[in-house]
Amino acid sequence: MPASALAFDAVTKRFGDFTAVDALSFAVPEGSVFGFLGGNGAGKTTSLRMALDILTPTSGSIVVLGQPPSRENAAAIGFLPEERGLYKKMSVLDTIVYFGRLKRMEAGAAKAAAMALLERLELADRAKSPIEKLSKGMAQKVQVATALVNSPRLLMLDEPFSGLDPVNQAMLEDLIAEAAKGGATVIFSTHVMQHAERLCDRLLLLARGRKAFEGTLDEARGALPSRLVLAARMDPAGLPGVARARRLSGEGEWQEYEVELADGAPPEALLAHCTANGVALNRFDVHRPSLHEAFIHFVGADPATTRQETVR
Ligand SMILES: Nc1ncnc2c1ncn2[C@@H]1O[C@H](COP(=O)(O)OP(=O)(O)OP(=O)(O)O)[C@@H](O)[C@H]1O
Repeated sequence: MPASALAFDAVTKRFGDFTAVDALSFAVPEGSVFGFLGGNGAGKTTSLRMALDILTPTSGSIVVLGQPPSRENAAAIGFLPEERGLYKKMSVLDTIVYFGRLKRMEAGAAKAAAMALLERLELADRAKSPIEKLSKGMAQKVQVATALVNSPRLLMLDEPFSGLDPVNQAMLEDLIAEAAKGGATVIFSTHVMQHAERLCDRLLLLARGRKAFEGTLDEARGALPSRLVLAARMDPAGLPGVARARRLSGEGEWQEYEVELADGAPPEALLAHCTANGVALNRFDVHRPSLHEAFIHFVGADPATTRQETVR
């Protein structure tokens, strides 16, 4: 097991009577890309703020890069806050260099890193523009650059994709993947499952401050049975591994069935059985559950419903 870049142990955060984060425990392995997923108000931002020592937990403990949250390891951390804010009059380049200097970089190194990032983000021609002359998406990219400038060991990005068009979202996905390849641990929050699906090694699903799931993408999707549609000449209900089969359509020789497999029965085993035993098929489509479907399974489509009510 690699060391954890971030670990929560039974962390609770209350604001008055309201519990925003409730006995939350999870660990982010060093060098991984970790998705922090949850609907609005799930507690993502509150959790990240506690990890950064902006908020103090009501109870429980947090370890960040081997120590309790404090400003001392700020130089090793890059942070993109949810509410974006940069000095409007400062130039793009000066802004990024300023953040690099805050992270104790030498002026020359900060400038070189800032220019390289601006090239990478296709903003080099805006280096001298004041922030106020940028579009919202461009300003967001500059803010991403402020989080990356010091090549942090730990990158925490709160909703990094919001406000970016699809091209820039893809660019940011590439940047995150590159940072991870270079050895950084990346934690990002989102409620868009597709980003997590493409990027994450592990993920945490939060629902109203509580952990609904922690694990790999495959584990999340594996919690739901695969949906299988096949066309056969015979009812597949009696075949090994088939829990239920429902006829969908078909006339004449070939009938289409939706097949529910028994828990843990892989679709490949059914296909191999049919091939070996001369069961003719002219369609065999496996639909693996998406992370979105897994999210609904764990969290419930309606945030007001409880987990018990929605888990099948
Ligand atoms: N300073 C505060 N005082 C009172 N309640 C707060 C405070 N900060 C957050 N909350 C509440 O805690 C809950 C969790 O908020 P948080 O911002 O962590 O959610 P989130 O998962 O980041 O949501 P979103 O996706 O909408 O940004 C919300 O109900 C919010 O209203």
